[in-house]
Amino acid sequence: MKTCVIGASGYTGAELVRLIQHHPKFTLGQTFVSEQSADAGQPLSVLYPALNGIVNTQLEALNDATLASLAHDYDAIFLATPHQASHDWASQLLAGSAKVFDLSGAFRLQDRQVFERYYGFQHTQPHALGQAVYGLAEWYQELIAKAKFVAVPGCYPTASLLATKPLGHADLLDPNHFPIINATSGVSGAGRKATMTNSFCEVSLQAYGILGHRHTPEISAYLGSSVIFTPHLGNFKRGILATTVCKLKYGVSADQVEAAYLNAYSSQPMVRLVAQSPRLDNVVGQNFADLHWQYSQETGYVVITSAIDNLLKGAASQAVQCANLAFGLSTSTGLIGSQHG
Ligand SMILES: NC(=O)C1=CN([C@@H]2O[C@H](COP(=O)(O)OP(=O)(O)OC[C@H]3O[C@@H](n4cnc5c(N)ncnc54)[C@H](OP(=O)(O)O)[C@@H]3O)[C@@H](O)[C@H]2O)C=CC1
Ligand SMILES: CC(=O)N[C@@H](CCC(=O)OP(=O)(O)O)C(=O)O
Repeated sequence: MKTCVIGASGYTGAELVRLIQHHPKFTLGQTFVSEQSADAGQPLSVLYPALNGIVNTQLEALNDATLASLAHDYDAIFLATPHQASHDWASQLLAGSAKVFDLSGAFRLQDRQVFERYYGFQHTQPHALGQAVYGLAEWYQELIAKAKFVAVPGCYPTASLLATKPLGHADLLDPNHFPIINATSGVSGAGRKATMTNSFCEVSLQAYGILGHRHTPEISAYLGSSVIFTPHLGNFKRGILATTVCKLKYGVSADQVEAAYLNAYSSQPMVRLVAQSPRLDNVVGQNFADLHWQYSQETGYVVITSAIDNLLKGAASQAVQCANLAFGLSTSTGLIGSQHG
């Protein structure tokens, strides 16, 4: 399958390029940045020297004429671009035979009013939105397999939904208690653009987006339950650790909790159910999600810890899982064994 990456100079785009380069069935075509990008014409390996000798693609400025042709020139198009760019371009990219995988948040929420409240701009692409399938790869495989357009989940929602959906699916959650999700992300979650908040001397462990982060409606929509989600910025580069507390229905047994997670993930190669609460070092640079839970039948509370690399399972490798599924391949094709660096 011939693929291209738009937004290839970004943190998630560069990871996508690396994964595609190693993929047995996907071939990398062009890599794009915005029309006015200062990086247009640069080899990607100049921005990411670790890719020297691995990837020899040159970044191209994307203009409207090129954009119109991509939908016909490629089998798969990955959008690793800001929400507004993805929002503006998806319809044109969907006009041909190509399948489109969008890593932004532009098409994850079906409620356009909620979208506008959290993303700060009007959603004017209802047709594309209607075609979008949510790319939580372990949960929506049948829909993804038939999809032409996949909205790849955000990093925090990936860690949060992988942790909670087994309990929701098994109807074990006490409806009178919102799941409480506290997650800490490395600074790469904010993207490659330098700002004061992600400047080395400014970053310190801190909660943010309290009671108002745009991932709250995304998590709630796909869990089917309201949640209290609080992100934290951690002073490290990569990785997300989410610690979730859920109150279960009265009388739920430990065996029922165990069965919920085994039923959900025992046949899912990219999710590892681990015996100890996961450390970020175990997943950074890896395409896996590590999950651990501990249940107190006495109190009815379960604590789930989930760990991912925000740029991989939280973005690029989940996008590749979705592309695998959409092209009839096994979800883990090209993803096990290809580590970062
Ligand atoms: N970082 C993370 O952990 C995750 C990020 N995401 C999402 O993935 C997307 C990319 O994120 P990330 O890689 O961190 O972002 P970066 O800021 O690191 O990269 C953004 C990329 O898009 C390009 N770009 C910016 N504006 C435009 C435009 N108008 N047209 C075309 N290209 C443009 C940038 O290059 P240039 O500006 O030079 O054109 C760059 O290549 C975002 O939507 C983000 O929300 C999803 C999951 C995880
Ligand atoms: C540390 C940090 O800033 N993280 C980003 C989440 C990045 C991400 O993955 O979310 P989207 O895919 O929805 O952009 C944030 O809190 O907005």
